[in-house]
Amino acid sequence: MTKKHDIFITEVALRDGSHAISHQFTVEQVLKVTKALDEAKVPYIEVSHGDGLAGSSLQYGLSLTNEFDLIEAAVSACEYSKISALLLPGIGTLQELKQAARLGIKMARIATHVTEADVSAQHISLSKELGLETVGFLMMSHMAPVEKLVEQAKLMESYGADIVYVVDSAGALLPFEVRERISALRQNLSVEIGFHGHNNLSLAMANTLVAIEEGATRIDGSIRCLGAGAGNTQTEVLVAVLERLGIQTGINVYKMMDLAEEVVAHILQKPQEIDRDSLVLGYAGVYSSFILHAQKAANHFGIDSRDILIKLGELKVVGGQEDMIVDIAAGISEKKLLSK
Ligand SMILES: CC[C@H](O)CC(=O)C(=O)O
Ligand SMILES: [Mn+2]
Repeated sequence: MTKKHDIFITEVALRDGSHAISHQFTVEQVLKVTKALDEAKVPYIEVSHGDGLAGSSLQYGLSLTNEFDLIEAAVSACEYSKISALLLPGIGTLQELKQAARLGIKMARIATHVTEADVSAQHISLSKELGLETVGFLMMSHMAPVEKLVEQAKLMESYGADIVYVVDSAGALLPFEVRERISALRQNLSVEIGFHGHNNLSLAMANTLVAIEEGATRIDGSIRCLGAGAGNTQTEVLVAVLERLGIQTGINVYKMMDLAEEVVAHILQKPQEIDRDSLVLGYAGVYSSFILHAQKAANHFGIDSRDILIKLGELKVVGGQEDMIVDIAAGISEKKLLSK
């Protein structure tokens, strides 16, 4: 493989990483990180609240800075990179998509639960009308059998998506499961396929490589693992690994290492590692963005956050049901009191 880009990487730290720092990004941070990513020639950089456009709310967590100010700053810092925004229909609306397009985003990623692609039709078609590169982003992909995933991906393709992503929101997929999913999408769709992993079971890199082997050409990463849970596939490591494999990303690995070490490491509230809570996310198949919500509820009720996460996994709670975290914590606490 010798052409300039074999794989197109989207850096998601300024969106997925928003979960890890309770949505506290500042304009200065976004400017600095985006400028450096642009200089490193990262093709796509995603900027929005962790839960996508209009995510700032009591339910999902209030942003420190209006995300449109962050998007505007990111667009202004780029000469090379394209800015992307995530939108979950029902949280974000057509209005926010139009506003982000006016500010200069070039790609929109429309995200739904893996069985709910039908709610993305309007948003995908508006995104195309606005001239944006448009991605269908099927979250919690471990929760659907392969045939269902294919059916849902085909719906997104039929609405006009240019790319469809398998999103391992919980970091729960095992390499063979990624292989069968990407391979099935490659066989049944004509559009490009992408993969977004989380490192809760320490499998993000392995899963990403399997996805690429099966023909995924769009890959997400977060620099220094600045993403929800244990973070995503670590971008600077991925770029180095792909270079060793002779797969071109067009990204300068030294510049990425410097940015990771000198800037992003200081944005993280604590170094990213697979601790007991992030491990349980992958083990129990729970949305990575639930981790801080569960820890907060555990502190409040004086219970083990792992018990909350395990219950969330058993109940198959999905994005948008964050209010259930407190209900579940209250139930566990009451049970504990009664058993004394
Ligand atoms: C809540 C949106 C979510 O963070 C999107 C994403 O990155 C994922 O599902 O992994
Ligand atoms: Mn994610």
